[in-house]
Amino acid sequence: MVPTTASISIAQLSLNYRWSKLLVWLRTHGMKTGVDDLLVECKETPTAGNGLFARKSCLPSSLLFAVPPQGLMNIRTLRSLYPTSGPTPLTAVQMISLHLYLNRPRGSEDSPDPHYGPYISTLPREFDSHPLTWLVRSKTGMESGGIPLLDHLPPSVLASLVKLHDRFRQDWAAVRAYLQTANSCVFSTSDAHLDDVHGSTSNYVWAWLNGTFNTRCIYYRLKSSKEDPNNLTLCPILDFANHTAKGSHMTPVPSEADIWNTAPVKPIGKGFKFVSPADTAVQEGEEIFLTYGSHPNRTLFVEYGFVNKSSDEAEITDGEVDMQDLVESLILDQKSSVFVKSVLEDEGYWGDWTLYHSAESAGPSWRLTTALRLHCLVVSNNAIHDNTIQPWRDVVGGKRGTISDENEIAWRQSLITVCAALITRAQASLRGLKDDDFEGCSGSDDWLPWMRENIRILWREELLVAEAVKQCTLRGDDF
Ligand SMILES: C[S@@+](CC[C@H](N)C(=O)[O-])C[C@H]1O[C@@H](n2cnc3c(N)ncnc32)[C@H](O)[C@@H]1O
Repeated sequence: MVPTTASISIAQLSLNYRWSKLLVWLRTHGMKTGVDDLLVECKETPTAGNGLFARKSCLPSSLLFAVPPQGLMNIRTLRSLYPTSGPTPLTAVQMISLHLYLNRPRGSEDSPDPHYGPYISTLPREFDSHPLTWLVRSKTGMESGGIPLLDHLPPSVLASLVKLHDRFRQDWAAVRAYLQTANSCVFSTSDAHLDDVHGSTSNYVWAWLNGTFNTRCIYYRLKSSKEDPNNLTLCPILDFANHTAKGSHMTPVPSEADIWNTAPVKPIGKGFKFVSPADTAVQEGEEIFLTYGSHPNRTLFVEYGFVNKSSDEAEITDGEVDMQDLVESLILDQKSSVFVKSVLEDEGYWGDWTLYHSAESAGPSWRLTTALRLHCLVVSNNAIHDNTIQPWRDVVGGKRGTISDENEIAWRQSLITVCAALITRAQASLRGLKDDDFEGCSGSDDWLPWMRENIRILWREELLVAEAVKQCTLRGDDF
């Protein structure tokens, strides 16, 4: 059935309007948008905001669209707009977020930006459901229906969110310093925001969430070093693609700079091309996904504001849990804690201790095993001396497989202890989150029930991964 205007939602109508203005703008930058050149369109999805859908059926590996370099927003395409230097050079994230911050659309209006306005107008209008927004608002005394949810997050998730917040604060400080020193007449539009501290911080959260790898930016080779953090860009059209963890997905065509591992010859690169899934044909009207990376749910939640849902809730096949707080207290409870901590720090093994669970296996990460081996060796020797840990160094250096049979039994027992603690904590948290009565979390925001369910999924993942690892350890599996 061809949808009538009456059956199309207001949101879809305004999306159609902004999409058509975006295409006009992209055409002025040289993009081909005919039916044979642009094989995707943007539509609302039931659960993930807007998404990209096939305009017509296409064979595997078909070119879906090509965005010219002038249509991208990155440190090179923005540079001429920010010629004045600030106290420190702006990073790509800072420059992109600064530009968005200065040109955020007000209410339902279009963005005032004469350069990227039609593109910025297609970005999400708010990130109220994003956990970073809750944390920023809680710290600045602003309201958000999400603030009470912060008390219900697993500790490892909250710790990751706090780290993200630290990055946000550093970038916000750099952008504010830039705005204060750079020529103010260039930034006249920002004056109103800057006078209102709360308003300006809220605007910057919106800009920052759009302008980092979180949510919308993508890797784009601009610099001679492959690892340079400024290799990123906003890319219109592509940024409507939702994530799939395991399903078929489109892929970027590697650029010459990627292939030859050098900076692009043209400073702004040659733009981006995307091809449809290589493993399957796409049918007209089907949603086309991207894979944001093989991130654990903790990362998806903190950085992107959603989690992968397992098709079968009882069976989480790909899970990862960060054990930092529990293992840290296990180690720090002992007299030897200062010594163990300093050795692990010196050798680069402090923290990032995880449990994993996949369809094939479950177990502790090598980093966790290594930390537990040292902890148990030092506790059993009751000696805090560098000589006594040579067998541990030999295991780390690959000269021997284990420290001793006793040490193997001891660290596995410690692993069972921390798994049991995690299981008890997750069960108690899930009991507390069972009903609709998440304590103090009964706001009117329509995304709240969805977010409560996401938090339950995070706890369920902790529970199932810890149970699986405990069972494998009790069974005597080799890790
Ligand atoms: C690159 S944007 C994708 C387009 C976005 N849905 C929109 O409306 O503009 C990434 C954001 O989309 C949402 N998203 C992407 N994949 C999702 C998924 N599988 N489930 C739920 N939300 C998803 C998240 O809010 C994420 O931060």
